[in-house]
Amino acid sequence: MPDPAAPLPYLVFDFDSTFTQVEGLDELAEIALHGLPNQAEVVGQIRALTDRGMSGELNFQDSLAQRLAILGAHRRHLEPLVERLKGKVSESIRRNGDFFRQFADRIYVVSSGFREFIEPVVAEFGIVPSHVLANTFTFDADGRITGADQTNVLSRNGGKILQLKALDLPGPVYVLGDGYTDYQIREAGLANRFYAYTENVSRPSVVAQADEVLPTFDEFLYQLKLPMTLSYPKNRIKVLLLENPDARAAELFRAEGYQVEEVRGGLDEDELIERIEGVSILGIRSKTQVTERVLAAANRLISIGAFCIGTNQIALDEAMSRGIAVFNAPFSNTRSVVELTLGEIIVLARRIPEKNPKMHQGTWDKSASGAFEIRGKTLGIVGYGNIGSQLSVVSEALGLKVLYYDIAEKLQLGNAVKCKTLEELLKQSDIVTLHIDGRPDNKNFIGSKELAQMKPGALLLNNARGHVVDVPALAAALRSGHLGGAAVDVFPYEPKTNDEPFETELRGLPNVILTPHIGGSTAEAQRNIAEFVPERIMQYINTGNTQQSVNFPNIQLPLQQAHRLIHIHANVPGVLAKINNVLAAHHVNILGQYLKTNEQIGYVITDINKEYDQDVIQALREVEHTIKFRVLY
Ligand SMILES: NC(=O)c1ccc[n+]([C@@H]2O[C@H](COP(=O)([O-])OP(=O)(O)OC[C@H]3O[C@@H](n4cnc5c(N)ncnc54)[C@H](O)[C@@H]3O)[C@@H](O)[C@H]2O)c1
Ligand SMILES: O=C(O)CC[C@@H](O)C(=O)O
Repeated sequence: MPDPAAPLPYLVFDFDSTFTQVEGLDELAEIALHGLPNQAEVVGQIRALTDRGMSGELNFQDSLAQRLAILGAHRRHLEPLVERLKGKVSESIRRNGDFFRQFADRIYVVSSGFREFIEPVVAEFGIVPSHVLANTFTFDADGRITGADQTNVLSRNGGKILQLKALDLPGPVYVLGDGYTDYQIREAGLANRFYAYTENVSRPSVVAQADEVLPTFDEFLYQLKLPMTLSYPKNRIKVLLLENPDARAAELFRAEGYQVEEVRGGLDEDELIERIEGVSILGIRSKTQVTERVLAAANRLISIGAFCIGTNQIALDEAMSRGIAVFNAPFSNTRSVVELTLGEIIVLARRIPEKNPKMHQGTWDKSASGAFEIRGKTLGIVGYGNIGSQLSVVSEALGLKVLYYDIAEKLQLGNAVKCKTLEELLKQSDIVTLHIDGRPDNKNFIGSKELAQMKPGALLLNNARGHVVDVPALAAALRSGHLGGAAVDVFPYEPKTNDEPFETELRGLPNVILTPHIGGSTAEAQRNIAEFVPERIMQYINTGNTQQSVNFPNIQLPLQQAHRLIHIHANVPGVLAKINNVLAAHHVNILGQYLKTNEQIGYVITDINKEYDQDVIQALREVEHTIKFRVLY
């Protein structure tokens, strides 16, 4: 709150493209020319003139006169225009409407636009007509708009300067606007600061002159420590996206108002440590290792999004103990992996990896040697989770007999038969496919002993994680002819970018399909993932909802009732009682409280009523064993 001894400076707002997202005259032209064949052309001309005037390329008076001359508008178009503009108030101004109503006596709208449409729009924000300084239209006897009242100073070049001089405000003045004429007020010495307002349009020539750039009005309120609707300006939330997730992910984060930085490939540990400072949301895929060292350097990290299924590349427990919630996309690419696996089974059974290159070299090798139908064969699925169980259903439809092995008790689908041991599965299967997760214990899960237990001529597929198979042992089993073929999509070491060469003992072996970790790389899967993960993260940030987090206690919260306090603490006895003691001591009324814990942390959400003083927040931050605390307004 501003100190009463030093009241809020006078805030001079531009209207077009600042208070509203659009230019009033452009909208008026669209309405007036609606249905006419030349509408698009004339609106385009008006927009071009607006832009040239705003960037300082054309003097204001000429830009206005030329626009009005081609407008063709009538008094009856003003009412629909006002309705349209009311729906196009800038988002951050709309959400901080209470601020405008509270400080309306310190706020002026000074615009080269027209009073006829500005006054009714800003009135909803408590701004009275005497604080609106704008042009006025002239009309002919039939109500057609003929121009701007030339006696109004705002119709002239340098009009805003003349207007500010006439206003002679008795205190510091801050100007917020997107146009050159707004900056000129400061240049003329009539304002103490000029804020380039870029929420709707960003003009390089204007930004270059600004004391500060405001991507949203929240940023202004935050800088001046004024009351605001959000707890933190979204434009300050930095997102770092690695490994090229679908473009939709960046688009969604940007639409939320976050700053997004993208790095096409992966980063190694040291590179990531250098980049992670100040980042609030980190987006990765399977390659980037988010180690304890990385997390120690991550001073602002709130959440990590794994744009994939696997999360073994993230130090999940360390993230949890630092209050960083991790989300993944647990089934967005499941179907893609199933389809690839099925295709590979058929292709390996027909020894296509050998026949295809020969054909390209001009060799016609027509023979049935080593080729078999998959109908009636036994498929052993190791890991009967989302992928394994879906593969089970689709494989049975193709006539395969399915065996499965999983360390967890799983629902048996269709006619699939559960094996009690891995050995039981390996000994009976013509084809073995791995769909276990990448937990560290699964390193070399399939080694020479397990390979020896497989049937002679059997096929092995690994579309799970590289380290679960001992690759030299697999290469030996293929070379010796014990195995009839293999398909491998994942490797213990995978190149960071497409420019890095790829090495493996499996290169050049007969009947082996090698793919560059593309099991989930389909347009459908990548798009699904790029929508699913940002959605989870934004829900977490905006509401505290941790549903489907892979390392946080999962809470699905009801709609926020008032202020929401989000408290993450070490799971030791008595923390909830301490939180509630603080609230009771400050006479804060609890509207709802939700707690969930796991072995390491407690996650408690408390909805409280509107009235509380800032000391409560400080006292809650100081509760012993607090890991992270934030307030949602
Ligand atoms: N190639 C790709 O592009 C690609 C795409 C998606 C997923 N994946 C990987 O596929 C794997 C499976 O994905 P999912 O979505 O089905 O995972 P999931 O978590 O649903 O299923 C994994 C299953 O493996 C079981 N399991 C774990 N360790 C085991 C062991 N030692 N023995 C027997 N069972 C064990 C678990 O109990 C679980 O049922 C993961 O490793 C994932 O990272 C790869
Ligand atoms: O796209 C990736 O990097 C990983 C795909 C896959 O391994 C997953 O875990 O979902």
